[in-house]
Amino acid sequence: MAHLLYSLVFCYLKSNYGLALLALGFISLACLCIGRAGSFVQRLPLPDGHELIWGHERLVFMHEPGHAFRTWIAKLGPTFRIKAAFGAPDILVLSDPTGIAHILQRKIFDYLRSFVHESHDSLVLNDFATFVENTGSPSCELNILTWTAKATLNVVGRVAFLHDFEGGNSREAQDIITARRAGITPAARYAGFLSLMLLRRFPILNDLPIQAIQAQGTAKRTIQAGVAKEMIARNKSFVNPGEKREHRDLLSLLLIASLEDRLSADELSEQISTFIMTGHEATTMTLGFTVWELSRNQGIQDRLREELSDFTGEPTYNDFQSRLPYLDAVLKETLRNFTGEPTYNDFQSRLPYLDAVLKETLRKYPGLPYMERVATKHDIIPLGQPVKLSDRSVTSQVEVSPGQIVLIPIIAIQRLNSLWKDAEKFRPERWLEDLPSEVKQYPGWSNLLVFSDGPRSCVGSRLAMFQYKVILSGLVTRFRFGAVPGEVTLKIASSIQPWIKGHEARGPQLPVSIQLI
Ligand code: HEM
Repeated sequence: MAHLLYSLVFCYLKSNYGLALLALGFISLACLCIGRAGSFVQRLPLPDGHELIWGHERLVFMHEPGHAFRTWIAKLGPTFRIKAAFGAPDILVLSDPTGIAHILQRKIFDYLRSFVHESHDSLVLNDFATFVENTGSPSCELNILTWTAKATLNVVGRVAFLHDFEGGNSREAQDIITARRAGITPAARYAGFLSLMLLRRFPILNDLPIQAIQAQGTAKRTIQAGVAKEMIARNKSFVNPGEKREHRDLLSLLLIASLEDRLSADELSEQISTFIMTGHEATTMTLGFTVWELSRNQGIQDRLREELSDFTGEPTYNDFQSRLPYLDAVLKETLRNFTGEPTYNDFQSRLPYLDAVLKETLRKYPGLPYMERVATKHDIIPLGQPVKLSDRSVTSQVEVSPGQIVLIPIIAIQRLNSLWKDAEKFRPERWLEDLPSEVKQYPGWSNLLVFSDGPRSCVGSRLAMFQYKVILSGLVTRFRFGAVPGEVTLKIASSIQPWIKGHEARGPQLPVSIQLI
């Protein structure tokens, strides 16, 4: 029966999106009536203000990322439920550190880890300097994201795939960046939200030719049809499964896995596009947000520049490595045994303020603002802070059934005033002080959830932090950044994206003024 209904909806979708929506709304209403009464999660506190079709999800979408969750956490505590769109079962929202640690650290690790390889980005820095010089004026304005995208793509190409994206200027690099930008704008619009809600409720819609849905995959398809094919063809003959130890880059490891039939051709292509996309997207945004914050906080920018100039003078990537022997040793240790646990706190001992700027950016602008997990079996999630149920009893655990969606509102947790005191302020100094004890209860690298935690945490976090530090050091010692008028609003299009109010059509923007030092 449900199948028949979906087929009908498909016909509508092909011809009329509005009618199809109505039909899906109808099905959802039917689902709403059937509901999931009686589950434990239904006894958790529920914020006011949900709508019949949208539940609370439209409210979440309409405000700045994290805003709705922060309001609800302040009112109901860290554990509650919200109504999902289209009559899907209620979503468990979990900001409780004990519960989060339970969820993120239970799964068995089964992801192929990558090796980091040598990288050079002086090419990109020089390219940037030439760009600024060529403007012919002492200072110019630029959307810094256009440049950080090129820089990070260049690093990921060289580090993971032995591929030269020519400082992000090659045709294929430009194709990837353009495709990604083309995918972001529709995803952040209302139609994008609508598509996401429909997809979550009716995953079968994934293959339909709806622009806001398909736009998400444009960059992936661009990579798979272009550079991924090229990389595979060019490198396949160089790898030899018998000499695994000689091959330390990710591409060779993937190719060996494919030659040994541990990875299908499709999986190989998926892995390459996933690593290229995830490997440059979040770091692009993190670096962009840092530069933007520095442009508005000259004191912080000066302090950082001072720390770096005491240390490096005029650094290139290679200088950076040779002048930081300990940092270099940590990197080499990482190369030698990637599955070991090189401590990134080691970075702190040498450049503590740079480290603090990185952490403060990741706290305020987590690339992935919300993280979702779906329970695959019945489970009991322990809580640090008890929650009051609808029958007024108090509990320190939440029972979940298979299929239950659990949402961890990372950006809300990392911007909660009750945790951080002055959460909206960009203040790297907080990382040089003792963190509040409530913050220390959270799992994750430096008590942040920005890279997730546990076995499925970000496999690229070490590379991300290393390339961030290298690139930012180069930028801050060679350029001065200044503020440009314009109000930035944040939206979510799979990752967190900045828009300038009134200039949304230009896509994600973080404009700053730049001066050569
Ligand atoms: C600042 C930069 C970065 C941030 C904030 C970030 C954040 C994250 C987060 C939160 C996850 C977990 C997602 C989830 O479970 O739903 C993740 C997973 C992942 N990240 Fe990153 N990431 C960054 C950079 C990178 C880089 C540079 C690479 C690769 C070169 C990378 C590759 C991956 C991969 C492959 C996964 C999936 C891991 C798995 O499912 O086991 N990331 N990242």
